[in-house]
Amino acid sequence: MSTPPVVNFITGNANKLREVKAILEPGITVQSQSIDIEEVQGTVEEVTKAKCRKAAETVNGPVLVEDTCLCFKALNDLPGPYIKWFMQSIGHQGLNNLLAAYDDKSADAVCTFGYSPGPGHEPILFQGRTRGKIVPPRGPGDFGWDPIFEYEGRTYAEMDKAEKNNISHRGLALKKLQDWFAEQ
Ligand SMILES: O=c1nc[nH]c2c1ncn2[C@H]1C[C@H](O)[C@@H](COP(=O)(O)OP(=O)(O)OP(=O)(O)O)O1
Ligand SMILES: [Mg+2]
Repeated sequence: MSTPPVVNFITGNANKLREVKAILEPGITVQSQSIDIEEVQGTVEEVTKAKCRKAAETVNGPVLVEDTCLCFKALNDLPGPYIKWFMQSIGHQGLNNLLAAYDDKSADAVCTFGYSPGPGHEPILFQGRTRGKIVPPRGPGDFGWDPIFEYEGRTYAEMDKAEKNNISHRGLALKKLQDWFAEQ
């Protein structure tokens, strides 16, 4: 590889940006623009590809975007890509209540990055998935649904940042992205 890679991560979420920087730097330099990209409905792949195409057109250059889903197994993978709106409207307690009627509390956290070299290019996807379960909130509440997602006995919120990044949906997706960049 001739020059060290730089990505322009388009996100409105400061917590995502912090994790992406912690995982990728210094090997890959992370620049960022906070632009609110319209999100379509559909599968996570469709949502991420549309977001990526739109971001590449908006900045007229290479971009990295990411979409995060929380998929409740008892609910046939809902809320999925709509987790942001569910979090905002019903919160941790409401998300727990959704599963009250079911024994199965398991959920997949799914992170899908889309990279585009620029407008007109088909986005390349990198996905990571972590299986956990939905529990009443434990730990600091500074990032989304971290306090209600339990992995091997602890919630994401109860882990330190490096530990979370090592096993998280986001960390696993970024390992694939790092491998891909290393081959370019
Ligand atoms: O590791 C995580 N731990 C806890 N919560 C998380 C995590 N990752 C995303 N989240 C939340 C943020 C948002 O409520 C929803 C995903 O929605 P999503 O559209 O992907 O994120 P967003 O709109 O905040 O940022 P962006 O500008 O990159 O689309 O789940
Ligand atoms: Mg979003």
